Amino acid sequence: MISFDEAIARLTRVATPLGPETVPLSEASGRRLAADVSARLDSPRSAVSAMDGYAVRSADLRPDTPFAVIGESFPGRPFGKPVKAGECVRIFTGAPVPEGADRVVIQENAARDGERVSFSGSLDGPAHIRAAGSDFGKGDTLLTAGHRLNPRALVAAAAADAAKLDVFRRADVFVLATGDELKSPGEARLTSDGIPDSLSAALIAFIRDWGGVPVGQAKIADDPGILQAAARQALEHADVVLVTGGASVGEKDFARDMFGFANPKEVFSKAAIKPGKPVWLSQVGGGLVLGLPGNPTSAMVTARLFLAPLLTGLEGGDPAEALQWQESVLTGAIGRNGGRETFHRARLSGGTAEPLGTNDSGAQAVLAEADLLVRQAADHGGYTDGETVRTLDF
Ligand SMILES: Nc1nc2c(c(=O)[nH]1)N[C@H]1C(S)=C(S)[C@@H](COP(=O)(O)OP(=O)(O)OC[C@H]3O[C@@H](n4cnc5c(N)ncnc54)[C@H](O)[C@@H]3O)O[C@H]1N2
Ligand code: MOO
Repeated sequence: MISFDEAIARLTRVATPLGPETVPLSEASGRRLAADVSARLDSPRSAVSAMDGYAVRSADLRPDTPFAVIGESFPGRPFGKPVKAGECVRIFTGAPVPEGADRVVIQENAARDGERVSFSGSLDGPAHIRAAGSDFGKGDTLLTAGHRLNPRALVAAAAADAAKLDVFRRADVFVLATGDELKSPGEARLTSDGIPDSLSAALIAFIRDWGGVPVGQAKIADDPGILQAAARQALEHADVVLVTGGASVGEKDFARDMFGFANPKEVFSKAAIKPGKPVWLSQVGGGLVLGLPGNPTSAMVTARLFLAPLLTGLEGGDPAEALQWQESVLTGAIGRNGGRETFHRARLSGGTAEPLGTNDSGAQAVLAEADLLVRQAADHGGYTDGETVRTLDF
């Protein structure tokens, strides 16, 4: 069986960007740029005032000597003529500074009397002028390919005068939950042997969180014919098919076989991890199929460990970005483990990681408390209270 790190290395080799698409700025938040964004104009476009006041020639400035106010400059409506000796122009923040003027005196230091104004106070302080191109110049690269756009980056993109952005396409993901026993939540108790499908809604939420697009879901019985038809349909609609259950060695564990008709190419099958050993990944046609074990804790842990980096890579990011291990202090102890690298569920408690103390891969209720995964190497002697451990947000 391969190690977790080897499984991630193999996943990284197939998690390559899906390709670009163009979206309007209003839909670009959260997306990753597929191309650099270069400024299409200077900013500011000309020298502009940083304050409300009067644009003057510094050489003329003397306390209490009146200037003639010859016009006004507003943002988007400049005063079109030059300022000459003894003249000034009423100016507002962001407005173009008229030719000839090299300083703005703030209005708090001005005494206006009809068409004349005189200035007092400190007259040799800052010029209150932003030079043309002082923020950025036409042609400057403001954002580089791969950058994940957040609202702050959208300011830079819009200021570059871009209406649309080239971003990487997000993976379309189809969720297939396998198992005769599965019923839609709300309907299980109406049957004698059904259990709620507790994974599909959670996985769809994870897909959205990690930059995928859920395009469909189905609950399918453990019948080879039905499974194959569902597999065929999911592959037609998605870049990634996420299958839960049927990953192990039981008589009705058909999850791999259901894709057999399409000549799958195994990326990995099983990893030496606990929980989640039966996790598998295959390339099928142009798409990928990630198989998660059916045990709910195993499915959620393997989704966090494998689906997050997979979607990150397909969307043009580095899969490693989705696996940012942190150091946390442990509150409580973790015992010796066996030959599988272990990912313990823990609560975030006052900034420390408090193990939830269950090893049951089938557990569901306790997941509501699980904020973190604590990573423990295989064949490790255990951790004591207060030790520093490696954790991942979960
Ligand atoms: N003889 C062996 N048995 C098992 C092995 C093994 O190596 N040898 N591996 C165990 C491990 S580890 C795991 S994990 C599970 C994985 O099982 P499967 O992926 O085949 O999952 P199923 O058998 O389909 O289901 C397991 C369990 O999970 C419940 N389940 C499945 N899907 C859902 C869902 N969407 N919502 C809620 N619960 C779900 C299902 O009812 C079962 O109880 O295999 C071990 N066995
Ligand atoms: O990997 Mo299973 O998830 O150990 O129960």
